[in-house]
Amino acid sequence: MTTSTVSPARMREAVALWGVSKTYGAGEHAVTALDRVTVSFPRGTFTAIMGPSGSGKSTLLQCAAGLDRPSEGGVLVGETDLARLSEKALTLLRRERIGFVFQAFNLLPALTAAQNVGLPLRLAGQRIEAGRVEAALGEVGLRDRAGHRPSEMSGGQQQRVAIARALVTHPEVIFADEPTGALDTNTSREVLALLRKVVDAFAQTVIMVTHDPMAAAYADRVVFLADGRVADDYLAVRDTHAPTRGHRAQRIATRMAQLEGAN
Ligand SMILES: Nc1ncnc2c1ncn2[C@@H]1O[C@H](COP(=O)(O)OP(=O)(O)OP(=O)(O)O)[C@@H](O)[C@H]1O
Repeated sequence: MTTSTVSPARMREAVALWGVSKTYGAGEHAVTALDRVTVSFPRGTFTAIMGPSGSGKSTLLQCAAGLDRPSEGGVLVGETDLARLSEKALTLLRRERIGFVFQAFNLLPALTAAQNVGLPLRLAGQRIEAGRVEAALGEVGLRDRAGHRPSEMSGGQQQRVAIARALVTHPEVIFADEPTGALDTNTSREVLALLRKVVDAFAQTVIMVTHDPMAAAYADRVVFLADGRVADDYLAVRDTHAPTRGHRAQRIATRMAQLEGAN
């Protein structure tokens, strides 16, 4: 048996940031986008990241997902310290252990739904088992659209394909950046319910940046940023005074208004 130096608490966390600062530029033009942020995301939970414009949400997501490197502090994905990885190793980690869902879907237009979903496996040099792609499409309710191209699908269906693509590698964490930003209200709800399902039914970890309190109300927890710092950490799932999603959305909207007012 090998001994591990990683504490049990660490093993329960999909992603952990400690003392993360990120400064863009230098001298008098320096902008502190993140200022000593310490936050962790337990496995199997759904977290929303909110905050006024410019509060550091995208920067946090980029540092946590290994798309950018912090100026100070550290990031763990599972037990892997990202600072120790070369650019190549970081690319592999993103490809194999992280799923991404973006506002603009980012599907390749010339490929069918099944080919788009199979892409991460192909990029990782893995043999594409038909069953695996089919299963991922089944999980998002699109098994019958496998042969359709993005232009032949609605926005909501395209985002579900993107979620299937994020799921296909069984990643340790899925980062979603404004996943409903391009969708109407009803379609947004379908996509959010699906993200909720991937957490509840498949024990995935989802970290989602959003501006929308209703979207954030689908999460277990909302981390609020302001001026590059964690301003609040709202455990929606434990809020007995806000029993419904609508109540939680109201509370989240109120907190957001306070933070925006303070800006
Ligand atoms: N590449 C960059 N170069 C210089 N400054 C940057 C860069 N990226 C972000 N910033 C600055 O860092 C701060 C945080 O930006 P970030 O995009 O993380 O905020 P955000 O909360 O995601 O904002 P929004 O809600 O408007 O997308 C802002 O002041 C922004 O102008």
